Amino acid sequence: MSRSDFRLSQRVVIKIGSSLLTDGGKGLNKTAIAGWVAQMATLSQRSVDVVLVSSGSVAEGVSRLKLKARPKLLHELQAAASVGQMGLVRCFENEFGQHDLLAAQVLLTHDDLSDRQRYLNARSTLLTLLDFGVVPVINENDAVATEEIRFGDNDTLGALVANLVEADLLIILTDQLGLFDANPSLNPDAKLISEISVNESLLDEVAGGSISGLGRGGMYTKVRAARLAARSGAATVIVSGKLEDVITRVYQGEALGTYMIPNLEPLAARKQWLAGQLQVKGSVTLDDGAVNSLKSAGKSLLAVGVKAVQGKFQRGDLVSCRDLQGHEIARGLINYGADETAKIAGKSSSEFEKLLGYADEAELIHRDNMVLI
Ligand SMILES: Nc1ncnc2c1ncn2[C@@H]1O[C@H](COP(=O)(O)OP(=O)(O)O)[C@@H](O)[C@H]1O
Ligand SMILES: N[C@@H](CCC(=O)OP(=O)(O)O)C(=O)O
Repeated sequence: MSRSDFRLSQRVVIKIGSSLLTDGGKGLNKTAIAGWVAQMATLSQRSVDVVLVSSGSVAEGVSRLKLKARPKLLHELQAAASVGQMGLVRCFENEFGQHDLLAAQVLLTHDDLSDRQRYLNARSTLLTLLDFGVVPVINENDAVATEEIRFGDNDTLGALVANLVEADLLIILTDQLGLFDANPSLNPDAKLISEISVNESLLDEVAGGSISGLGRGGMYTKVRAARLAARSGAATVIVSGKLEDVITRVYQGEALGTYMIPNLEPLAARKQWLAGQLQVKGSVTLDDGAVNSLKSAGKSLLAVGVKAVQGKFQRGDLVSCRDLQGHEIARGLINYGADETAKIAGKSSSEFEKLLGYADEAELIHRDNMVLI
């Protein structure tokens, strides 16, 4: 897909980061928000489905509560987010209303999307809202999310939503012009990357964290989000939300920001869901033969190829598969718990009954429940 194809997109997810929304933490930037909403309304009037993923609840809560800095304690963060979220929804409802559009608040946790049934529920709710011509405004459910069930950042949430609704385009609005070859906040000579494949390994070196204290993920999570979005074929553009008419200009194909080309093989829906899971409960280390049969032959993982087991996981948990150098090569839903896996590691399935007293599946991770990284 080239940038000129963006204007054919039927469904667009727009993610707006905290520091942009709150003008570097000063409180909601209503003028800027009015501008982005007007552009989203223009797309909606052209029958493009628009989904908004908005951060800013914590930043706005911090500003409303007049706290000196982003709290460190989880319950204070959650309380701040609850206060700030009120400001966000009020502002978006009002702004979309100016264009005769209804907005709907959808708050999600990772737990919601890691349960396949709730994932499908979230999907049908979002698709129904779009059918009604409503703009879903999504954020993490910060008031109830605890550290390990947080998305961790709204870039990932944006990508998972792009997967969920099968968006064509994910536009990530941020406080920089795009992705630079080094963090421009620290390096004045850094150069903007206009286009890059999500496969490009250079990305892992250039994308750093956030130093603003308002946003959380920096470019690292934006790159990860672009890779996740690419799993369902979505193109991602990381671009400054401060540019005039940025959303409509990106949609028209203008060369703004960084276009992350989605040249990954799109995955089947169930595998997209798997790829989006962040809660990896443990890992298994594979010998070279097993690595090869997963990567080259697309086979299931058999216990015979497992050299070591790490972590405490149960049957059905998501487990990462690593090569002998420790690189993650795949992840998938494992058929045996950690203790059982340790007992059958290196053994053939014909020995499971003798070793465990029972035998379930012959595969440790079936290929249908596995996604290569
Ligand atoms: N290679 C890079 N190019 C651009 N920005 C980078 C890069 N590496 C790290 N960053 C940092 O990422 C920040 C944007 O991420 P973040 O603060 O999380 O924003 P947002 O609130 O929009 O999600 C930039 O302000 C910058 O400091
Ligand atoms: N749910 C949190 C998300 C924080 C977050 O990811 O921020 P950002 O990196 O600015 O997108 C909030 O609304 O404050």
